[in-house]
Amino acid sequence: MRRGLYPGRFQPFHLGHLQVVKWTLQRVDELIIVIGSAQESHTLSNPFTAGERMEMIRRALEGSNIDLSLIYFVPIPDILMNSVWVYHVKSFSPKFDVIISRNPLVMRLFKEAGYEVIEPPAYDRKIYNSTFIRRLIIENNNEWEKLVPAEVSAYIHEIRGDERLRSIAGFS
Ligand SMILES: Nc1ncnc2c1ncn2[C@@H]1O[C@H](COP(=O)(O)OP(=O)(O)OP(=O)(O)O)[C@@H](O)[C@H]1O
Ligand SMILES: NC(=O)c1ccc[n+]([C@@H]2O[C@H](COP(=O)(O)O)[C@@H](O)[C@H]2O)c1
Repeated sequence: MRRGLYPGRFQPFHLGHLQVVKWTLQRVDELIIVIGSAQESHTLSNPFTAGERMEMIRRALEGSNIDLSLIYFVPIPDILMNSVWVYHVKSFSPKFDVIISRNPLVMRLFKEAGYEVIEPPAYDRKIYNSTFIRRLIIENNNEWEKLVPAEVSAYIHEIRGDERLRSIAGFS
């Protein structure tokens, strides 16, 4: 049984992330999705709480008919010492065998700790990138809704996350 660990901030979870999850599930038996920077919320870079991110991802996976019994969600707050971050992650998470990431720091820290790291393909990073999506939301440009799973846009509207982001940005 091979278990993967996929860390991200998922602010918000978009179609690129969903493609990574599907790609990964062809290579592992179970997947741990780490909701990183779990202490963060209500800021321009991190508008959603860890709980909100968990819920939007769960709904998106359900909407894609992904078997949720194969998925673990583990929220993990950041720490000030990168050198011990892998041990910090291990202390919050079920055991894992392989890391899925394209983040250079994450890849380096796990490789130095002796873990296998696999890099998924990049799915149109120009548009499937959360910074771009947050910018569209702030600009009140509805095009952002096409870049996330339908369940994620519905959830963000439900919690008025788009209004939250615009008000944090000083636009309402
Ligand atoms: N379109 C994509 N294709 C493949 N991997 C992606 C894509 N977008 C993000 N990832 C990877 O998913 C992981 C989590 O990404 P993250 O939550 O930081 O998304 P992001 O879109 O890069 O967000 P932000 O712009 O807020 O930094 C990272 O390893 C990142 O490289
Ligand atoms: N020292 C630390 O706490 C540390 C180090 C490396 C990555 N991380 C976190 O891991 C996650 C990586 O996700 P991204 O690839 O989305 O940046 C982020 O939440 C990031 O803050 C934390």
